[in-house]
Amino acid sequence: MKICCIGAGYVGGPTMAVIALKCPSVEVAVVDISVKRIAAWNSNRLPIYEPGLYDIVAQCRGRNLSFSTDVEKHVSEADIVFISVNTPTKTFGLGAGKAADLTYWESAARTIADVSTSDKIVVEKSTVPVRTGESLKKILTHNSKGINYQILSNPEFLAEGTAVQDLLRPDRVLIGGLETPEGKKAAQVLKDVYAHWVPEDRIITINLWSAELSKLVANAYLAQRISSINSISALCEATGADVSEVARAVGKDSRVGPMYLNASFGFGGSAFIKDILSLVYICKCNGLTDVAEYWKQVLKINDFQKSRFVKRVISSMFNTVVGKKIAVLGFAFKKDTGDTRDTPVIDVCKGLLDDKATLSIYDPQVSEEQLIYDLTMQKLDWDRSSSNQLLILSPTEMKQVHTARNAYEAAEGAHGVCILNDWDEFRELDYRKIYEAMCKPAFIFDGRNVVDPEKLRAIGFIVYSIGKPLDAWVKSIAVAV
Ligand SMILES: NC(=O)c1ccc[n+]([C@@H]2O[C@H](COP(=O)([O-])OP(=O)(O)OC[C@H]3O[C@@H](n4cnc5c(N)ncnc54)[C@H](O)[C@@H]3O)[C@@H](O)[C@H]2O)c1
Ligand SMILES: O=c1ccn([C@@H]2O[C@H](COP(=O)(O)OP(=O)(O)O[C@H]3O[C@H](CO)[C@@H](O)[C@H](O)[C@H]3O)[C@@H](O)[C@H]2O)c(=O)[nH]1
Repeated sequence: MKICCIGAGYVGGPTMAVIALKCPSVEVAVVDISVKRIAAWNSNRLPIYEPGLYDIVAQCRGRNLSFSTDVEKHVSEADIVFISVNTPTKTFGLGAGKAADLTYWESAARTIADVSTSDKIVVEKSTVPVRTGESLKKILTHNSKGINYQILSNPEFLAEGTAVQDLLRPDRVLIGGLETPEGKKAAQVLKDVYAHWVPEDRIITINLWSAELSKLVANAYLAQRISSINSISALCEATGADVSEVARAVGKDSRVGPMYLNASFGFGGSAFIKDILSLVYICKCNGLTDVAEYWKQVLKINDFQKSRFVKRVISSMFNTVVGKKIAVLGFAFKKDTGDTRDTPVIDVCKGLLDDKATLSIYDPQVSEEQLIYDLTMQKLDWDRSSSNQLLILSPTEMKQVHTARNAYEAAEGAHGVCILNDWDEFRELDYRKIYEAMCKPAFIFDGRNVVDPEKLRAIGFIVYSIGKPLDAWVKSIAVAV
């Protein structure tokens, strides 16, 4: 059997590597239009940082796993074609800032239609709006040349940073297909691929539209949990309760469960924001305004939380950060990844730069080149009217941004340190050494509850931790909401 995956990104690469590992008799080709990405997949430095991935790629590459820019050849030879291209939020025109941009998806679908000469199972791996499978069928069968296409939805649930573990031991594999005999047969073929390593009771076959929608709903639910606990973090700060204790107490109820209850200064990443926007847009297109407003609130609380964090930083430091050096630890949207797409750190940086702070940013996996690119590119403001794009930093503001080679360099001479992602190394820093190298009073603003505030207070720091009881300094300062 031959499998081809269109899109060699954060999903296509790891997913296909694991299929190749677990199904040695299957030939897997991952194709992409990006020459640079494919070259990186064929090198010793993969285009994405993902723990454990390199070993699998190195084991399978050249055996039954290949990476190529020859999209036509591999698509035409394949029995199963996965579409795993990017489906970002539209930034222009109808549905800007809301709808999923299906440009890449359509181009992949058209390629399949153009080059196929044999029957194929076409699998939606990308996250797409519900009923996209219908459009896919139309594109493929418009001029089908007698070819039989079966369409399946097989959304991916891996999280970055734990992709390999998630793929090796998934909670579930979802296969959505049509309720026809051919549809059921196609679903069985894909099920047999996963059955090489996934227990049968974890492979769920459902209706095509349910599978497409389940992916958006799964992300919306996870993000909703974070926004819920983040909203409570604000109340904890106002009342002296501790959000970690509240989360533990609530999460112990087996009906609630403990996952995704870590309060933070806001969630980010390439998925949650764009998938909720897509869900909201679909609701609106179906006339469900109240339902759309309900889910939009998850994003509003996320924005509230990010801006609340920035206000805490500025107001604690005498309400002025002009010319003050602030160390920013962490730039990717979470630990164990170099991915900066929709990282919430950008919003904090922008907020501090608006108040004329000087930033020294360090992330173990984000290069200076990437950081500058992210900070200077235009960013969509989802909550404003269409075509509203903000240039994140002006050239003058860019002069206020520096990158550091490590956390100690970032904190040298700084007035404050913001901990903005949860890399393990940030837990283990020598905070006494950091304190000694900083201006006094020395502030730590922990946006992810990575450090023990009491230990840092004992060193001499003034500490703000999301949702934790405030120390006297922070408590005495009124913050505009
Ligand atoms: N990143 C994640 O953790 C994650 C997890 C689950 C689902 N998803 C979903 O999976 C999809 C892919 O996400 P990603 O993070 O891998 O995106 P990505 O941007 O990392 O990769 C997509 C790749 O597709 C390529 N591409 C675009 N159009 C193409 C075409 N016509 N022909 C060949 N290649 C083409 C791009 O060059 C790019 O390398 C998205 O729909 C996303 O929402 C992502
Ligand atoms: O308790 C928590 C858990 C996560 N986060 C933040 O939420 C964001 C997303 O984190 P995570 O879900 O771990 O990473 P993603 O790689 O974005 O994975 C999500 O998005 C993927 C793409 O759709 C899905 O496949 C995954 O199932 C889903 O978890 C990050 O900023 C995290 O720091 C919190 O603030 N608190």
